[in-house]
Amino acid sequence: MSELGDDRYADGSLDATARIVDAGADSDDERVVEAALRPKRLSEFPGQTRVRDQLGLVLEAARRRGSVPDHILLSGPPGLGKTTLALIVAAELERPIRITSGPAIQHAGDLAAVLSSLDEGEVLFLDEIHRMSRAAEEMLYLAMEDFRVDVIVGKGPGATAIPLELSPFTVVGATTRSGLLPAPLRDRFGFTGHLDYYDASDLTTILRRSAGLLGVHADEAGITEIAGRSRGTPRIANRLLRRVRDWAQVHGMGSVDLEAAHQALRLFDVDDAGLDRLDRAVLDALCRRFGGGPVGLSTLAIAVGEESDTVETVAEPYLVREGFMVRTPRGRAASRKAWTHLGLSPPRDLPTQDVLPLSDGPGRLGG
Ligand SMILES: Nc1ncnc2c1ncn2[C@@H]1O[C@H](COP(=O)(O)OP(=O)(O)OP(=O)(O)O)[C@@H](O)[C@H]1O
Repeated sequence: MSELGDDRYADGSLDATARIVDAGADSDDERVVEAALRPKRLSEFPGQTRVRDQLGLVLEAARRRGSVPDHILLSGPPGLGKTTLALIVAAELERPIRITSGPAIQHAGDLAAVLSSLDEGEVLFLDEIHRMSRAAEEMLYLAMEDFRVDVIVGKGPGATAIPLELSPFTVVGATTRSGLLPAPLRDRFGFTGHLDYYDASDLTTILRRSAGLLGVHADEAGITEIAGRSRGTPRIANRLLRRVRDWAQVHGMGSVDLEAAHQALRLFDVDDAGLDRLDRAVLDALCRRFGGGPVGLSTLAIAVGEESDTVETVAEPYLVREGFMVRTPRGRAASRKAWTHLGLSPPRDLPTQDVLPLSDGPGRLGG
């Protein structure tokens, strides 16, 4: 995640791309490698076909009109490509991008400073936009709609609002919790794209490309194994690829193959269903400590020693989607599949069919 001041310019230049890729191949720094592996253009971006096509249309139409495109909101679980798409938006528009995040904007003045320094057509990427302060959010509505902010000078009865005109710009907001965005802010986005987990075939495409960029030899069986255990998430797929590469270089023949994938994934606690330690801890607590639930989110989070937010945004969406966990009005419950996966016998009264997905996103249910 980038903080205020970490500005990058997406000029699409091939030289810049090549340099980043070289750096990534030799580096172990997660951020450097992530940057190296990001696709730079929509045409290179595998998966998320619907969002990609819709976004492509919005950008192309704006380009033909010679105008600034509508503001864009990207939502979805971590590691699915929201930041990557924001950088691609700027690259496709051939405009610079300014990167900041909700937590970095705690005062309206922080936002005013960023907005007033944007050039015409610039892309402003606001990561974790749901974590902005209320005052900054209110300033953002006005800025997005009218390209204007009111700067308040002075305090108390003598305070005056001085309107400041802004150059037209495009906000790309990213959030893992779209349900937490206030409606007036959500409504200011002309296009909203929801990113979903990737299927195995898209992940194999991503992994093949990443192996090429990292200069690692990887066979189909190795790639397929990693793809199937990556929780539908490119960030995890790329990370596992690097760990399997490590195993292959230390214990194997240097090539990412099935044996290397099996051994490395076992070492790093990734099970056959792709669940990691946190996923299994959540299911384990649900089944063993709470008899299958339902149990409130905060109680569950305490039981696994994690923040509620981490359980809700990182573990839960995938567990729900894969049918290991269900969300009920009274909290989270383990499904029959979860009991079986942990090698436990489900309680006799557990319904054979797990119904329930009651909410349309994280944050709606109590807990
Ligand atoms: N469609 C894709 N093709 C290839 N690589 C991808 C794709 N989507 C994501 N990645 C890779 O996964 C990593 C994480 O992507 P990114 O930072 O864009 O995710 P994010 O949704 O912004 O995550 P967060 O919510 O944590 O900020 C990056 O290295 C990126 O290259």
